[in-house]
Amino acid sequence: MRADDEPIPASRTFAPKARADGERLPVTIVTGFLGSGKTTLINHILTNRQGVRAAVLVNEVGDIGIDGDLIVAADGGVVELANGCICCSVNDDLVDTLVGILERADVLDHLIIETSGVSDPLPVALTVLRSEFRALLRLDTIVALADADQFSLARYDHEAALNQLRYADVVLINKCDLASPGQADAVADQIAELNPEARQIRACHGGVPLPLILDLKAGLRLDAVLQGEQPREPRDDEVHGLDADHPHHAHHADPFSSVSFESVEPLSLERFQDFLSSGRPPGLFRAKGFLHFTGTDRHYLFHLVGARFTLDVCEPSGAPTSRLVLIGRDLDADALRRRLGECIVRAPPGH
Ligand SMILES: Nc1nc2c(ncn2[C@@H]2O[C@H](COP(=O)(O)OP(=O)(O)OP(=O)(O)O)[C@@H](O)[C@H]2O)c(=O)[nH]1
Repeated sequence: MRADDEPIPASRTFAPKARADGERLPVTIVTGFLGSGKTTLINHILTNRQGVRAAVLVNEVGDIGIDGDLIVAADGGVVELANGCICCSVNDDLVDTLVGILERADVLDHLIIETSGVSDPLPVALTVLRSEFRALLRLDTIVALADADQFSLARYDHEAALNQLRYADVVLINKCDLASPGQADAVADQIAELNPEARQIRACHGGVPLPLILDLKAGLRLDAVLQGEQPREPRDDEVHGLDADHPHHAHHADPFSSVSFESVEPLSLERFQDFLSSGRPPGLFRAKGFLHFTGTDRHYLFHLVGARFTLDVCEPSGAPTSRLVLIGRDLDADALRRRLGECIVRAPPGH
């Protein structure tokens, strides 16, 4: 870990560009549990931003980037931070990425950071507040999403997931189209207990008026958390991560892991449906990716969140292949890959 007062290494020449208005670049952290609608909200922001040039930094679980292909064009570009857990890479990858973004801060109006669904936003916020960035970045707001349909404190029995709600300035209770008003009220009450100061907004598909989430100059919760401390390096107990395959994460004893699956050969839609109805391990909570089936040139975008899934035709991004990231508790990676491998329709030898 790099200590907070340790300067950016000399090997990395740091030449931030001043912004025309002389103001610091505002940063919005978008956090929330797996599948709660973070990417959907960011697409809503980018589509409705009215001339605001935003850069988006996305951190994802797993070693295949999917979100980069799901985020609509951002003027300021989309930067993906590979593999899972900003909190572990916070000291190097995130700092380096922020340095790169600041080098083009003169053409940016806003920076949006999407944490992964199991990352703690606190180490990310502390990194934005580091002394080297203090004159350049302004932590504006931490927005957390909660899925009104799937929210469950039992599922959130995960320190990082709880911290997403605890440190939020604004909580978006999303997917209200899938939940009854009573269900949404119950979610709202539980969140109010965790974080009585956060403003709550109910939404469908992240569709909120942007002035309610951008440029609030909030950062309120974090001030309370820091209680006057200087921004500092995150402690080990604030670091929670993901991905059993990832060596950083062994010490976190995190029950979540991710499994990636890729195939250039097409899948059988029927076998994939069988997998969904009877072959899916109980701990699997989230899956997303692109799928290609036999007998069609179409590409499909697949999302699974809890018990719900969607399979929609989408614009092809490159050659038709299947790539999927699956995330859950106590997943048996080999068994899951084998099960998905059985969905592949292999070309006969010689073809
Ligand atoms: N019905 C409904 N679906 C939604 C809503 N918001 C998002 N979704 C769907 O929920 C799924 C997950 O949404 P994402 O925006 O990818 O969620 P995310 O939080 O970025 O997911 P991860 O980054 O994987 O944790 C997608 O299929 C979305 O289309 C909503 O308000 N209503």
